[in-house]
Amino acid sequence: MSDQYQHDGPAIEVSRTSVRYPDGHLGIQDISLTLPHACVCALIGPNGSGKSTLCKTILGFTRPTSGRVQLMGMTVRQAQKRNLVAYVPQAEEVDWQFPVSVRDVVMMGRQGQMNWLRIPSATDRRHVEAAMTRMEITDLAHKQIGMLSGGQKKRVFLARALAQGSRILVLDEPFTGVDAHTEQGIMALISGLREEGVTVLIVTHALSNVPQYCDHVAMVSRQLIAFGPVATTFTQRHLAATFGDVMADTVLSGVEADLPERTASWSLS
Ligand SMILES: Nc1ncnc2c1ncn2[C@@H]1O[C@H](COP(=O)(O)OP(=O)(O)OP(=O)(O)O)[C@@H](O)[C@H]1O
Repeated sequence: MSDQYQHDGPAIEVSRTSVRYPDGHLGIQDISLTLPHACVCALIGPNGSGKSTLCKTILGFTRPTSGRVQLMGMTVRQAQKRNLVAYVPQAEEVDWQFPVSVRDVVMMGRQGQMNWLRIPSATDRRHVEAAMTRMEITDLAHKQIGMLSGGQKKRVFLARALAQGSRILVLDEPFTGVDAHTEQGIMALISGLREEGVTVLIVTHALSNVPQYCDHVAMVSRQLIAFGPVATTFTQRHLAATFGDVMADTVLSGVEADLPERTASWSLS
C-alpha cells in the first residue's frame, strides 16, 4: 500500500446524500451508508437507479446537492490528494483511440505520487511492473490500448488502479464483457485486495455471483432500498423491492451459495 495513513473509522461514509443534476433530474436521494475497512460491497439496482451517480459522488466527480461523503475520515478532495481512492470506469467512458500504450495507462495510476516533473521514479516503475504482472498483461505492455480485447482493456484499468495503491477502490461493472477466466480472476483479485485491507465498492449487474465475493450489498432505486451484510440483506424481500418479484426469483435461483433465512436487513432505510 503506497499510503500508510491509518484511520480507525469507516472507509466510506455517505450521509444523507442527494444529487440533482443541472437539468433537474434526480440522480440519488437521501442515501446514507457506511462501509468498514477491508470490505467488499456490491452496489446493485436497475438501470437508471443512481449507482453511477453514487459512485461518482464518492469519487468527487459529482458534487452532492445535499449531504456529505467522507473517505477515511476526510473530505473527498483531501482523500483524492492523498491518493486514497482509485476508480476503474466502465469501458464506454474511455477514449480507446487515445494513442497510449498499456504501460502508459498503468503508469497513469502513479501520477498522483510523482514529483512535479512527472518523471517516473524507480518506485513508480516497480509498482507498474508489479500491477501488470498481477493482472497478467506484461506481454501487452507496448500495445496501444485501442487494439485490446474487452477483457484485456478491463485488466489494464484494474492494473492502473493497483499501481495507484489506494485504500478504496471503486469498480464500475468490472464483469461486463469479460470471459469466465477473467471473471474468476477479478473475483480472486478483489478477495486478495480485501485481505490487504482495501475497501472495494463494485457496481454490477451480475447479481447471481454477488454472494460469492461480496460481504456487503447496497441496493438502490434512487433511494437506498437495503444495505448490510450479504448474509442478511441479499434476500428475496429486498431483491423484490429493488428489481421486482420475477427478477428476484430469477436471481436467487441462480445463486449457488446457500442463502440464510430471509431476514430483514439491520440497516434498512
Ligand atoms: N449527467 C446527467 N445529467 C442529467 N441526468 C443524469 C445525468 N447522469 C445521470 N442522470 C440521471 O440520473 C439517474 C441515475 O442515473 P445513473 O447513471 O446514476 O444510474 P445507474 O444506476 O448507474 O444506471 P445504469 O445501470 O443504466 O448504468 C437517471 O435518471 C439518469 O438519467
